[in-house]
Parts: sequence; structure tokens; C-alpha cells
Amino acid sequence: MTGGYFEIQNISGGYGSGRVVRDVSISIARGEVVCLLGRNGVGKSTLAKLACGFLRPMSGAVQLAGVEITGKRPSENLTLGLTYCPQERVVFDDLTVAENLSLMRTDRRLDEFEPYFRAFPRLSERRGQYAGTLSGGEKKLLSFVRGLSEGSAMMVIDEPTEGVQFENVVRMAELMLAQKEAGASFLVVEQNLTLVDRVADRIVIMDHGEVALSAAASELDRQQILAHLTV
Ligand SMILES: Nc1ncnc2c1ncn2[C@@H]1O[C@H](COP(=O)(O)OP(=O)(O)OP(=O)(O)O)[C@@H](O)[C@H]1O
Repeated sequence: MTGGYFEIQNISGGYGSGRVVRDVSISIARGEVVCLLGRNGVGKSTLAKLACGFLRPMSGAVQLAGVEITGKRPSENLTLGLTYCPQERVVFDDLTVAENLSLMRTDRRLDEFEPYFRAFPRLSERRGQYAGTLSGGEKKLLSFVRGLSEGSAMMVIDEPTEGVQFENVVRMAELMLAQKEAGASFLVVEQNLTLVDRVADRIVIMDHGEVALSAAASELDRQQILAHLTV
């Protein structure tokens, strides 16, 4: 145990007997944002799933606030303060935008979502619209707001900006930074350097299922990052 708030320790795993992630360790402190980058197919999403209980690791351990959570179900992890937002948009198409959000609250009130509606007027305008009719980028925003509004101390978010336009990516960054200020920690799988530049304290780059590079964001320039992302 190295003292991080969220500790991924020597995790290996994948699908069936196929090993995709090999011996990956990442330690995230309270209030730290770590961005996980890498080319397509190197195992970033698989690592996120292994860390959050959607896949059972072949070996290694995961700890949250000093508590071992390896192999716990995602629903158990949520009660312990770990939110996982998968890459696939998690919205219910046959519920309205408002219903998708109010589902998160036992009293069904929408008041607490007002800051998110102010940040994303498109969502506000579409409150009464079925989520199934939203564009891909709008669904990603809705999914992001659902995840962030869980208010967990640790959030693992997989490619939140896919299909989201620039100004909304900037607002996503601002909302994340506000939660970071309040003490939340993030592991963000991301290819969009607009978001990475704004939120990352540390950058971890994966290649072939392993950590190829881990450094403070301030120590890396764009060229070094891009060298790892281009084939
Ligand atoms: N459900 C699955 N069953 C079997 N193999 C899978 C499954 N999901 C992903 N893989 C394989 O695992 C490897 C890593 O995929 P993963 O989605 O973790 O990569 P990634 O780095 O997140 O890529 P991307 O940036 O394209 O999302 C790929 O070879 C992929 O084909």
C-alpha cells in the first residue's frame, strides 16, 4: 500500500483466458485527476472495468480509501464511493432527459441538477425530450451529468468527450475541476487533449496492456504525448 486514495495494484486481466491488461499499477491521491491515454485497443477500458468491478482481475488488487474492493460488484463499489461511467452511453432512451436525471434521486427532484443545466443549456432545453432522440454528443453529456451527480469521492470515467463539441468539453472540465476542489479524485480514460490539458494532474500512457509512461502533466508536452498516441 503506497497511500493513494484509489490504488490499482499489479492488476492483470481481460476476457476469458485472454490477458489484455498486464501488471498495471496506478495510485491516485485524494483530489487528484489522472488521465489514462493510449492508442485504440491498448487496454484502457479493460483496465477501467477491472478496477471498478465490471471484470474480475486474474491477479492484483484494488483499494479504495484503504479498503480492499477487488472483485466487489459495481453496485457495492458505488455505495463505498466509487462511480464508474462506461464508454458506452448510459442513458435510458425511453425516459426523458429529466427522468434520466431524477432517477438518481429518491425524491425525484431536479433542483440539484440546475448547475448542470446552466453548464449545458442544450440538456436544459431538452428536459422533456426522450433521451433516445438526443444526438450522440448530447447523450454523452447526459451520461456524464448522471455520473458526476452521484457525487462520489472517486470517479472512473471512460472517454466522456467522445462526440462532444469543444465548448461543452470545456464545461465538462470546469465541472470536474469544481468536484476536484471539493476533494474528489478522477481516473479519466481520454483521447481528447482539450480535456486532458485542463484537468490532468498526472498522465498515464498505456501500450500493449502495460503502463508505458506515468508523469506529472506539467512535465509532459504535447509532442511527447502525441508520440505515444500516433502509430
Ligand atoms: N468484451 C470483449 N471481449 C473480448 N475482447 C475484448 C472485449 N472488449 C475489448 N476486447 C479486446 O481487448 C483489447 C483492449 O480493448 P480496450 O477496449 O480495453 O482498449 P482501449 O484502449 O480502451 O481502446 P479504445 O481507445 O479503442 O476504446 C482489444 O483488443 C479489444 O478487442
